[in-house]
Amino acid sequence: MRDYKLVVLGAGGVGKSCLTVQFVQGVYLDTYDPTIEDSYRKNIEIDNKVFDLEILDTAGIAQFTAMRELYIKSGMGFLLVYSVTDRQSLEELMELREQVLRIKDSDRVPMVLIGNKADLNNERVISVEEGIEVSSKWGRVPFYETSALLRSNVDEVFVDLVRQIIRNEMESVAIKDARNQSQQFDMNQSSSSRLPSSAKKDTKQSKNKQSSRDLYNKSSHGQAKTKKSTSVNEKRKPSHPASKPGVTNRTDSNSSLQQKMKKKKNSSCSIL
Ligand SMILES: Nc1nc2c(ncn2[C@@H]2O[C@H](COP(=O)(O)OP(=O)(O)OP(=O)(O)O)[C@@H](O)[C@H]2O)c(=O)[nH]1
Repeated sequence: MRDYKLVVLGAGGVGKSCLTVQFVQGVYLDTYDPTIEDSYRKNIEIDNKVFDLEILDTAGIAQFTAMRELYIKSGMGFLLVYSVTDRQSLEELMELREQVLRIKDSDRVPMVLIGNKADLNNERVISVEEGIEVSSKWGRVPFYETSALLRSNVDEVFVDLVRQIIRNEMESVAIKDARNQSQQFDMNQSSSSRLPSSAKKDTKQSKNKQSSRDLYNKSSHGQAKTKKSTSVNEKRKPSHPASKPGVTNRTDSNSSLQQKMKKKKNSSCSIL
């Protein structure tokens, strides 16, 4: 079972702790106690597999945000929470998202955009449509309106985030495999393309051997061999008759033989 580190981010008082505690313990916190940093653990089952979640509920108010960079680094997925009753909280999320992408050095970080306190319809200043618009501006980041009070969409946001992390992991494994395969292919290609060059090497080596043999032959104690090899060469040369005077003679004798044969043939014809 693997640990999945989730981080809950957002401005102060938007309901991060309430959402987290509602998800982990199934209770609603009525009183507001600003968070410095709280960590929770919960096992969940998704598609018949159990995942061990470590959820970091972070500080929203500025004086407690010094550790933010550290937990963004260690986080695998992010819940970005604003309150539908607080416009400023949505604006703060823009910066937070930028910070996550910058620290993670990726634009494919698992995250969910959450408009909390959806039960407070009378106090709402951010519409559902506006939330959808932000999510599409962010590259269609999944968007939910939640209510920690009513426990609506609470499990859904966490499950969505875990699914994104799983998907990302599978994709990066697939990319790694593809990269390994292409590297393997390149290695095979280069080793097979090395074959002809090794063949060339062999040719070179045999040439070298030949030239060293020549050198040896040219030396004083190699005289006899030089002669021998020349005679071998001569024997091999009949395919280039013009280069050997002796062979030319042989051709001549051949042609006279042919003439004799022709004569014979002609005579036999005449008999017939
Ligand atoms: N009506 C309503 N009130 C909520 C909801 N969620 C949280 N609250 C209230 O909002 C206040 C702040 O909630 P917290 O969960 O402490 O907010 P927070 O984002 O963790 O705040 P910081 O710890 O300062 O970052 C509390 O009084 C909650 O009762 C909700 O869904 N609906």
